[in-house]
Amino acid sequence: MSQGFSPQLGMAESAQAPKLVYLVTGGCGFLGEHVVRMLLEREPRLRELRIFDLHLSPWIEELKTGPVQVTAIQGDVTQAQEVAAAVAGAHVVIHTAGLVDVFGRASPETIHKVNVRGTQNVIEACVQTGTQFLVYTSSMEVVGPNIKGHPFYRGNEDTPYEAVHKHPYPCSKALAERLVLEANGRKVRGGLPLVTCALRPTGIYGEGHQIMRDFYRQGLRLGGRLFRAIPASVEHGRVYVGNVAWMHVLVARELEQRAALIGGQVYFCYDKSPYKSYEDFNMEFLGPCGLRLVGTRPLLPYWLLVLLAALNALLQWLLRPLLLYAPLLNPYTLAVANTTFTVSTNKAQRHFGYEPLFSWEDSRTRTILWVQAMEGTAQ
Ligand SMILES: NC(=O)c1ccc[n+]([C@@H]2O[C@H](COP(=O)([O-])OP(=O)(O)OC[C@H]3O[C@@H](n4cnc5c(N)ncnc54)[C@H](O)[C@@H]3O)[C@@H](O)[C@H]2O)c1
Ligand SMILES: CC(C)[C@@H](O)CC[C@@H](C)[C@H]1CC[C@H]2[C@@H]3[C@H](O)C=C4C[C@@H](O)CC[C@]4(C)[C@H]3CC[C@]12C
Repeated sequence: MSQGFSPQLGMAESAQAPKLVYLVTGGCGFLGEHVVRMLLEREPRLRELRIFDLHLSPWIEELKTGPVQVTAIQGDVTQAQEVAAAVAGAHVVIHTAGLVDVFGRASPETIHKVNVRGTQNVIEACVQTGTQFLVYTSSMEVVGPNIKGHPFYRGNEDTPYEAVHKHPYPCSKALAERLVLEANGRKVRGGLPLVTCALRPTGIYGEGHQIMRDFYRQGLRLGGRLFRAIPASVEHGRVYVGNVAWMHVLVARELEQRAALIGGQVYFCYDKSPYKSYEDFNMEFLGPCGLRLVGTRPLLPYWLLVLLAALNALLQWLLRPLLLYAPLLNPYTLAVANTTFTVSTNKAQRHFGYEPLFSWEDSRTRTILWVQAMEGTAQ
């Protein structure tokens, strides 16, 4: 991807000497890496890019050969001093770091500590050090699906919906998002107002998606087959990681010029990815890579799936002292997968001119190529 004139920046801004410092927390994650690379390609005002993560990736080194100063910072968002040191001097913070766990790998306390306390630390660091612009990566799960299994059918940011959560992950994302939005307008060091917003991606897919990798490997283990568990009629919103990254870059740029409009707002992340069931959508990529989804309708009755999911949860609890057993199927993932949740909105387009950067065809091709490249590494 080459440095180019950004359609959203005028010639004047693009010609300006690069002067901005951005910080991306979680910059080595699935989404974070795409945000980092998108910033380097499409933010011409960038002077320094700070990549803050608990686990730094080796690919960062290859980014240090360009005109932008790339600073890798190994740190923990739960440690306020580490966050403050990383934020100090940054003009914009894009906070993607989080514990994305719906499989019972981490304790509820740890999920809360990272996702909520970590976000609090980022907010306070902005206030204490004078950073004015904060973009938070929230999630569709702040809204739903709720524990009652109510469908959210092609809803938008204003669609009434009873957001009721019990699982630690959506609870933590909802609380963190609320903290970010409530912080909008607080005075930062120097007296200027903090401008915040939250982006709510639906299920993100694309190069680097671990769960897609898990499904692919599961299919290989089962002789090239996956077995349908969810009715094809259950739509699940999905969005390409490159478009999510682009929305982060664009809103971060527009926050300053349109603070009154964007500050304190939430935006679903969306593109032209088709509305399909989670499993059928995955087959858009896994099918061309040789896998087959067996069954035009679920092969097992729902009550049996509920039983198997409960059994997995019991096994996880029993085995925890000995090993981590964290299968894809558990009561939470089954409930989420089995509840329609899709968005249809243009709020990001109306507020800051967002248009998907990658078409569905391009998103699909890029993802297929990534899965195919994985073949050489699949166990
Ligand atoms: N993947 C999705 O489908 C999806 C959908 C909606 C929202 N999100 C949100 O997007 C963000 C990124 O998700 P992802 O899918 O890229 O997950 P990921 O696990 O790939 O990336 C998260 C990154 O945060 C880092 N991190 C975790 N704990 C940290 C800590 N204590 N201190 C510093 N860094 C820490 C991890 O090392 C990792 O690099 C998360 O906030 C998640 O809630 C993800
Ligand atoms: C075993 C079957 C029932 C299989 O169909 C289960 C699929 C299940 C693992 C996924 C179905 C929906 C996914 C979630 C959704 O895409 C949105 C999410 C929000 C994001 O912030 C984090 C990831 C996730 C919770 C995502 C996780 C996997 C699913 C539950």
